[in-house]
Amino acid sequence: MFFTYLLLVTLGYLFAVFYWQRRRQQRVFKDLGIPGPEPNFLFGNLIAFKDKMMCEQYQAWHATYGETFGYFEGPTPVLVTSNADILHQVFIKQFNNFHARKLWPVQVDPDQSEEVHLFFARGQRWKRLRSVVNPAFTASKLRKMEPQMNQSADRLIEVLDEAAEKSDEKRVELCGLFRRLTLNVIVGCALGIEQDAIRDPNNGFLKHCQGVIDDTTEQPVLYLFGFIFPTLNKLWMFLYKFMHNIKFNPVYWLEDRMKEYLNYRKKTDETYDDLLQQMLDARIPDKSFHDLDIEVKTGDEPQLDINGNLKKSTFKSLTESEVVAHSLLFLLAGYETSSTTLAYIFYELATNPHVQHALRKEIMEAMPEGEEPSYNNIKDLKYMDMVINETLRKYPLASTVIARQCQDTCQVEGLTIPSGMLVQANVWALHRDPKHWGTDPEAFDPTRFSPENKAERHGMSWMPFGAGPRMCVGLRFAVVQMKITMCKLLRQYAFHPASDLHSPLQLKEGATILPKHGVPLRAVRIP
Ligand code: HEM
Repeated sequence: MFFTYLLLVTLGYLFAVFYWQRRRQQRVFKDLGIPGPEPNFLFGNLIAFKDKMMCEQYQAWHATYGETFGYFEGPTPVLVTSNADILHQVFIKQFNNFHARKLWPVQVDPDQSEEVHLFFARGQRWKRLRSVVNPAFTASKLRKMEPQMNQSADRLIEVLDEAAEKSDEKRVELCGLFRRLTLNVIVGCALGIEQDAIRDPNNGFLKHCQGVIDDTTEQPVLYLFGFIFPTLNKLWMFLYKFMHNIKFNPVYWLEDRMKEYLNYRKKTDETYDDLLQQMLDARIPDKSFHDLDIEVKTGDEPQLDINGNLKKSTFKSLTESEVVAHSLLFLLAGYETSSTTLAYIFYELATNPHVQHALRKEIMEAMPEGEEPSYNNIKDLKYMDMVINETLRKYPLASTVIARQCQDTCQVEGLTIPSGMLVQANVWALHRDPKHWGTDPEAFDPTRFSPENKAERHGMSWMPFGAGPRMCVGLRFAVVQMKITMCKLLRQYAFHPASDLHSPLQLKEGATILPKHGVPLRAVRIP
């Protein structure tokens, strides 16, 4: 009896300490005078996301609390804002104090793990990695990728023809087809691997990349625990790895293929000029990332060896594990984002025939019959730029990752942001703010991006690729690929809504925000 009593008192005491601490953590926004929903002591405000996508809930809170508000993921405070001046300070002006991304509750330590890549790295390590990757996306490199992009688009047309022939109304489902296209392009352009994911829906890379993306959308209980008790991150990570050793994990399949292929590339005499080669050239196999980061920190002035030759720059260097991690990153970052954007673009073109017509006219005039789209001639397709920009305004599909963590307590536009606090850009609200976009932000209107309209807007009113030094490194690659695909498809087909198209689109949240029921359209050959 005594021991039961003692146990109950101890448990009660521990619970009271936990509750008191939690409530103290959750007072931060009140103390700072920032409005927001009342948190539950255990979950914070996570329950609000049970039936709503994050972007929907953010818009609902925006309507109640205004452009800047705070909520809690368990004990973790997240400051959400669509105020363009605050965003400018956080993402650009004070970047040195906001260089880190938001971390997931179950993930490797970005400062300690060998496997960290550009997306999660921070501080010196991020600087070093970004300096290796940036040059892969210059104009001259993108020009070399054109043939691969054109070839893949030609293959897509063959598959589109076959699919359309099978149905009376010439129905094709574009989300799935574009995924096959963008995977083929990224595997070919970044890694130099010839695949036929476009013709073969069972292609290994395609299946396993999709497996990884689906895995992130399962939202297992482990993630919930991770949010509620973030300090136990090491335990959650251990359990995650343990569970994935029992259950097949598609990441391991992809990692194994990468390692096999890297070994082949290290031995072959063939010459390549792709992102992988750039990473292999930067590789310093016998050093750990700690060594490399220390060398970066202590200055990376050009150094001479004892023979007076320039030493390989340690600044632009990668470890062996980082090469593997980045090969995987590019597959995953480049594939779903671009394919889903293409699907949204074609949905808007099919439901806005006047826009489709104007765009086709621009393409036909810029590229006479038989001329292939190229880096040079797609540059002049200004209306196409406007269509892409307007699509990404309406559907900023990767907005949840546009967040930064404050390193040292600072002042931003009159707000005090304490060290460690997350600042999340509320991009769906920003892209619908009447202040920037007028009274009907749901309307699809590419002329919003005409030079005269654009000049009048705040520079931070549009940020589907993020902003500042950490914005999407694959932006130009994605735009070139999308433009080439659009030129090829629109020259040959007219697109109309299929009988089972849901319009307006219903959306769902996965790794990105995507059309819930796909984008089924009728693809009718232009005679
Ligand atoms: C339409 C297509 C795409 C969209 C909408 C998109 C969107 C984004 C966004 C919102 C971010 C976060 C930026 C920030 O935090 O400020 C990001 C980062 C990133 N994206 Fe993309 N992306 C696209 C295509 C690509 C492609 C094709 C690649 C690779 C070939 C890529 C590679 C990356 C990488 C590596 C990062 C991390 C950059 C860093 O932290 O330094 N993305 N992207």
